[in-house]
Amino acid sequence: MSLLNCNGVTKRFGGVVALDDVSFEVERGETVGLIGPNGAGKSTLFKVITGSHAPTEGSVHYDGTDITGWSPHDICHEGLVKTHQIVRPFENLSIHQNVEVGAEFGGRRPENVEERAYEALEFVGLDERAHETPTELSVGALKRLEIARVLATDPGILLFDEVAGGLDPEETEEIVSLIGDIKDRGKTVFLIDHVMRALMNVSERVFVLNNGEFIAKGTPAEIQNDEQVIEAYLGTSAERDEGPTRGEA
Ligand SMILES: Nc1ncnc2c1ncn2[C@@H]1O[C@H](COP(=O)(O)OP(=O)(O)OP(=O)(O)O)[C@@H](O)[C@H]1O
Repeated sequence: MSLLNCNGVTKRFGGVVALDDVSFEVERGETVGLIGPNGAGKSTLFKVITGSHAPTEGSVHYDGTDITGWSPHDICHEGLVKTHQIVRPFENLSIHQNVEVGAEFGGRRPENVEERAYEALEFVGLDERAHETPTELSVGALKRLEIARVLATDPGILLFDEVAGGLDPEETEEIVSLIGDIKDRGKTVFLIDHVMRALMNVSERVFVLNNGEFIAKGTPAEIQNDEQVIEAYLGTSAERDEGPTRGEA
C-alpha cells in the first residue's frame, strides 16, 4: 500500500481551477519532487494534502486512512507535516522553544518533547544556538530551523515547500545534504522547488504540474529530457545549464 494516495483531486477557487483531477501515489521511503511554472497548482496541492484547503472533489489517503477534509491539526497528528515557504518563527521564544512548540502541539508523541527538540536542532546543525532567539538567523539557518520544527513532530511524511528558495549556493548544498540525511533515516519526502539542481539531486521521481494537471511523471533524467516539460517549464538546455530556471526567485 502506498503511503500517500491522491485520487481525482480537484480544487476550484470560484472560476479558477487550481487542480484538475490530480491522481498520484507516493511510496513509503520515497523522495518525490513536484515542479511546474508559477500558478501551476503546486502549493494548492500541498495545502489540500495537509488540510489548509478541502478539495472540491477527490480524496486523499495517508497510510490507508481517508484524511480528506480533516483539519491541519489532525493531519499533522496523523504524521503529515509541511514546511512554510516563508519562515516566521516566534521571535520572543528561543530557537529551542520554537522547535519544542512544534513537537508539543503538532507531534504524534507527547513524551520527551524537550529532548526531541534538541535532537532535531542537532540534526540541522543549530544545537549550539538553541538558546538564542531566531531574530539573528540567516535565511539558510531559518530554513534549517523550519526543518527542525517539522522533524521534531516525528512525521511519517515531510512536505517541503521551497526549502531551497532564496538560498545562496552554499546554503542550497547544506539543504540538499540535510534532505539526503532525512532520506537516509527512511523518511518519505515530497518537495516543491524551483531550484532544479537541488530538486533533481534528491528526488527519485519527479511530477510536473501545469495549469492544475500533471503533464509528466518520471525519473529526474526522464523529466529533464521530456519535450513537453522543457516547453512548459524547464526552458532550453542552455538555460538549464546556467542553473536557475523560470520561476526561481
Ligand atoms: N486562496 C486562493 N484563492 C483564489 N485563488 C487561488 C488561491 N490560492 C491559489 N489560487 C490560484 O490557484 C492557482 C494555483 O496557485 P498555486 O499557488 O497553487 O500555484 P503554484 O504552482 O504553487 O505557484 P508558485 O510556484 O508561484 O508558488 C493560481 O491561479 C492561483 O492564483
